[in-house]
Amino acid sequence: MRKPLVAGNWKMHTDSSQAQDLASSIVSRVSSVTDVEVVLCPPFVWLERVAKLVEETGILVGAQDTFWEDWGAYTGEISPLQLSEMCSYVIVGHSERRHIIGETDEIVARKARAVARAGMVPILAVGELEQEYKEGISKEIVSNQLSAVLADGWDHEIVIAYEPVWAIGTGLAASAQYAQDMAAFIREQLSSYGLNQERVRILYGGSVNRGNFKEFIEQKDIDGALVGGASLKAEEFAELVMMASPAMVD
Ligand SMILES: O=C[C@H](O)COP(=O)(O)O
Repeated sequence: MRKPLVAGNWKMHTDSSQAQDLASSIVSRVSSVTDVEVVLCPPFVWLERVAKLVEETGILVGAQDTFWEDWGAYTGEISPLQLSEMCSYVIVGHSERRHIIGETDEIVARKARAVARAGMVPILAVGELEQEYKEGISKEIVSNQLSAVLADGWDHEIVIAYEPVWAIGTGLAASAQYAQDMAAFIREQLSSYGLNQERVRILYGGSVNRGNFKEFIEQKDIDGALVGGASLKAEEFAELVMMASPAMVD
């Protein structure tokens, strides 16, 4: 059985004391939940602080991005090897990086490989824009995004976060049925690249909150969530973790 995973992407939110308070409050609420993997992804500058706070709690830390080279003259960039001292996961290919910063599929693929090489697990974010959704080409878009990373062969752990861009931060989540259809499609694609698709966790992301998460986590191919806005509220984030816990649902 795949262990559910709930990851909080804090994006470019929190000052130092907010980050400290948020992480402490999450620790006190969820560290007793052992059947869900909980990953906090704060901004780079608070990674070390948050990593210390969650030490020995079972909660893990992830970065929101990385550079693809290990070392060198790359002003302003952060190496996957530096991150690996405190992170277990790194998000790559988030739509805000693809569409605001202009990251291409090739860049995302390099980053995913660099994360795996450094011994961490990439959370590969994929998903279509609103226009692409309206044109009915979501599967084609997601298939291309997956192919860029997986087509040359992949033999590391990976987590896929399916995030329709039109659902991110809009309060308009996809329907659970649509997210399930896309997750099932992603699983088929994984299998076509020779991955043991039964073992890869697929998360849904896009306006997840305490009111809609239950429906998503009940879907056969959805193993958790990549949460933005709701991950900044300790109480709500903790509720999402509880909802993902098989022990608490039974
Ligand atoms: O990484 C998280 C996603 O972009 C979802 O963000 P959101 O929950 O604020 O819609």
